[in-house]
Amino acid sequence: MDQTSRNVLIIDDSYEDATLISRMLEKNPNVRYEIEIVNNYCDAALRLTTPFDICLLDQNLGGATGLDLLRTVEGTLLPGPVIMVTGSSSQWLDESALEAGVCDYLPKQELTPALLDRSIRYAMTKFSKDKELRRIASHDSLTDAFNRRYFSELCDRALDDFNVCGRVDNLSIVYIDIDNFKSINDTHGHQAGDLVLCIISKRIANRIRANEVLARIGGDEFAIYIPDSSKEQVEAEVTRLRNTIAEPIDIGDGKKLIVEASIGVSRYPDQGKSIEDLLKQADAEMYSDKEDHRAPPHPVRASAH
Ligand SMILES: Nc1nc2c(ncn2[C@@H]2O[C@H](COP(=O)(O)OP(=O)(O)OP(=O)(O)O)[C@@H](O)[C@H]2O)c(=O)[nH]1
Repeated sequence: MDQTSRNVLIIDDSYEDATLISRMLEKNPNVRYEIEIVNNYCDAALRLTTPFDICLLDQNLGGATGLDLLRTVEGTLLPGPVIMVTGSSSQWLDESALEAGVCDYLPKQELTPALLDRSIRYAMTKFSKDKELRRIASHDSLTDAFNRRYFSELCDRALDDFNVCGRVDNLSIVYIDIDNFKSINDTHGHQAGDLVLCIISKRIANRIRANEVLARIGGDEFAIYIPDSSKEQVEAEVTRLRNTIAEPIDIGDGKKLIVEASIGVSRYPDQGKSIEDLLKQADAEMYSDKEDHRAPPHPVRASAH
C-alpha cells in the first residue's frame, strides 16, 4: 500500500524531546514523515516563512518562546498548521497558544503516537478548510494583490526578524501611486478605473521576484516589499516597473490609456526602523517624484487589432 508522505517541522530546543517525538511519528505505518528539526528561535523564525505540512512547536526555545514566535508570525502569515507540543502545561499557555493561531495544544507528558497522529490529521484538515478564509483576510478583493493588513504584518515580522536575529538588512519598500487616477474615473467611468487598477497590479505582480510581495495599500496606491536586493538592483527594478506600468492599457471601445505612476523607495534601516517610518519615507519620496508627473493621462489611438 502506498504511504502518505508528510513534511513535519519540529521546533524544539531539546534534542532528546525532538527525537522522542520523531520516534512516535515513525510508529505510524500508514504515513511516511519527512522530519526536519529546528532547535532555536532565529532559525525557526526564518523557517516559518516557507511551507510545511505540519509544525510541532515547543514553548521553550532558549531565551525566547514558541508563543513569541507565533506572535511575530500572525495567523495570515503561517504557511502551515501548527500544534504546540510542550512540557510546560498550563491553562494560560493553552489559551494563549490557541489565541496566537495554533490548531491544537498537546502537553508532552500526555503524548502517545495515536494522539499525535489524530491531532496532526485534525490540524491539517482544519488548516486546509480555512485556506479560503485566510486568502480573503490577506488579499485585496479587486486586484487580488495582498492587502495593507497583510503587508504590515509581513513587514513587521521581517523587521522583528532583523532586529532580534541580526540578519542581513538588505530590505527596501517601494511605494507606487498612479498619477491622476481620479481623472480616469471621471473621464472613463469607475469600471474603467477598476480595470486600470487590475491591469497595473497584474503587470507589477508579473515583474517582481518570487520573494517580493506586492500589496494594494490604498485606492490607487501599491507597495512592494523587496528583501535581499542592493540599492542599485532596486533602482533598476523601479525603472522596469515604470516602463511596464506605462505600456498602453486597453479600456475597451477602442480606447487606450497611457498611465504613469510616481514611485518612491525607502531602505531599512537608514530610512526607517519600523514599517510606519519606512512607508512614510517611501511615500515622501513618491511625492517628490509626483511633481514631475503632473500631466493628465492622454488617450492614444487604438491599434488596428
Ligand atoms: N475605480 C476605482 N477608483 C478608486 C478606487 N479606490 C479609490 N478610487 C479613487 O481613486 C481616486 C484617487 O484620487 P487621488 O487620491 O486624488 O489621486 P490622483 O487623482 O491619482 O492624484 P495624484 O495622486 O495627485 O496624481 C479617488 O477619486 C478615489 O475615489 C477603486 O477601488 N476603484
